[in-house]
Amino acid sequence: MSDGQIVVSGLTKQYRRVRAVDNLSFEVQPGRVTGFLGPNGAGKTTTLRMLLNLVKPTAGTATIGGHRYADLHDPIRTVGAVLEASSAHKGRTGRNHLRVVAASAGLPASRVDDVLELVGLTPAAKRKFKGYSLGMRQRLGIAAALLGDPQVLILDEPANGLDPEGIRWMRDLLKGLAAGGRTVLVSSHLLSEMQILADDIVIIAAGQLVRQGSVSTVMDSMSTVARVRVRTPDTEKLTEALAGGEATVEPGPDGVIFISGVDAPAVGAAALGAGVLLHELVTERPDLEGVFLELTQGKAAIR
Ligand SMILES: Nc1ncnc2c1ncn2[C@@H]1O[C@H](COP(=O)(O)OP(=O)(O)OP(=O)(O)O)[C@@H](O)[C@H]1O
Repeated sequence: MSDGQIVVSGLTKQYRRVRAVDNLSFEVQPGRVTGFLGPNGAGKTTTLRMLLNLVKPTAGTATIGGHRYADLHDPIRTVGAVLEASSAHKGRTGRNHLRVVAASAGLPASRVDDVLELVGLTPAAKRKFKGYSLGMRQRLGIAAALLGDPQVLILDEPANGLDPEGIRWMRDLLKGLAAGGRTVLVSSHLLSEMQILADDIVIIAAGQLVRQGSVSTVMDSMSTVARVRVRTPDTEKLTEALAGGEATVEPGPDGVIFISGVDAPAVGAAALGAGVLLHELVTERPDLEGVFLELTQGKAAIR
């Protein structure tokens, strides 16, 4: 098994009234950014906390490289986590904060300047934490998580409170870390952002798995909601050619027609068979936001 693979298996957390996580299983691969998505209260934070041994599961297991977090030989060098906007002693500079963290974790002080550079905080290293913006605090949190040069990075809602520039920076950093072979697991409810950032996605709702796979696989699994956009000078003939099958044809603006129930190759074949000229034949997929809403519909409102 790869060192950086995360395996969640039958994971369950029952609080007194709420089943926060319900028999959840999924895998996260190294070398990829995995988006962990769900509406508010879906159980994302609870899952990440169980993965990091901060919350005890009611049932099931969560392992990193085949080991539970509690059994890792060198957790600091294996997993870095940013669970909430970093807090630090207000009067301490960013650099001193990281020095303290490094020393208490038995890591060399030389790593401090490396990670400051990596997160772009070198110019602010000597400024006091109390003067840091939320974006700078996020960067400092990530810097602390990277001190041990871990194989696995886990971030809970890292884009929260970041401006567009900060979000772009975060995206580039995380993609770069994954490209270097690390496992990057990022929770979010910012679906549009995950569509750009993530290679794989795990979608949960009401503590249960809804979908997992590459972004494109999950989109493809929603082919029922994809539609084919067609432009042809002979709408009637094409509609006739498609009649009697699964296809539903609806008129769109400017002479376009939308066909659902069949895919683009089927429409193309029907057109060819009927001798219909096509000017446009495009598969239109809903964006991740639409897929997400459809997949989690109803479940978001459960709690
Ligand atoms: N310590 C706790 N005691 C009781 N219930 C809890 C506890 N922690 C979380 N919960 C409940 O478990 C459910 C899942 O919460 P969790 O924070 O894991 O969701 P989330 O997906 O991270 O949501 P958000 O995006 O809002 O943080 C919620 O209903 C929450 O109220």
